[in-house]
Amino acid sequence: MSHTADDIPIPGGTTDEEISMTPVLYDAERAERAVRELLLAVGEDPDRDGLRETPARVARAYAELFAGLYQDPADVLKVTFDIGGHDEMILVKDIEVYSTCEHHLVPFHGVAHVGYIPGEDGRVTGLSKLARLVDVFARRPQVQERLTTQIADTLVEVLRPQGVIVVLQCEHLCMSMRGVRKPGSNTLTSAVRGQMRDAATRAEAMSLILGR
Ligand SMILES: Nc1nc2c(ncn2[C@@H]2O[C@H](COP(=O)(O)OP(=O)(O)OP(=O)(O)O)[C@@H](O)[C@H]2O)c(=O)[nH]1
Ligand SMILES: [Zn+2]
Repeated sequence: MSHTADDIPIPGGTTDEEISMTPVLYDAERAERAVRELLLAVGEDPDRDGLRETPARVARAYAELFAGLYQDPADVLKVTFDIGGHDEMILVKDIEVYSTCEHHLVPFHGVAHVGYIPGEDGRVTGLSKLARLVDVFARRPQVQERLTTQIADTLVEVLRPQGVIVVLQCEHLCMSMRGVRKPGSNTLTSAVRGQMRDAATRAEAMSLILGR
């Protein structure tokens, strides 16, 4: 069975606009061929019963895992509201993150905390859009540092806020299930911009983030 890019749905996408973000560059047939090759390379029989549909399944799975490559992060933040002069921190904590380590193509997962202080115009974005922004960058081959920076820099560019803080805490399966084999270790990364760099503001944000 062969799947074209057109029949691969974008997760969470239901509107015409979201569906139009179907990954035009994604070559599902090429991905299928590559997975079949990989199975042969490890000495498996890709034509045995359990594996026959696997290359097509994996090709579909990769389309989903890397859907962020075909999405414009700025689109996610297009909807803004004027909520009447709220110039204090807005923080969404514990956003679940699943991404793919670009070194080994295995998952890293954990949580993201995203906070910002609205700009002078007092406009804010929808809370869910912060989580959508995390997903756009997480659904790409990634390293955790770049994922953290990209989320922060997009917020700065699009919302023009007074400050931004992004903190990610993830376990990398490339460190757990292979290689150094240290399950349970967590990597923390942060990106802090604008007024959020101010020592007191940063301390307040970190205590909100780390306080359980
Ligand atoms: N900085 C950074 N490193 C990462 C990330 N994900 C994986 N790595 C690391 O990338 C490195 C790749 O190292 P290499 O020596 O080229 O690859 P390797 O022989 O598979 O390394 P080991 O994982 O130590 O077995 C490893 O140290 C990984 O832990 C990430 O998000 N950020
Ligand atoms: Zn890795």
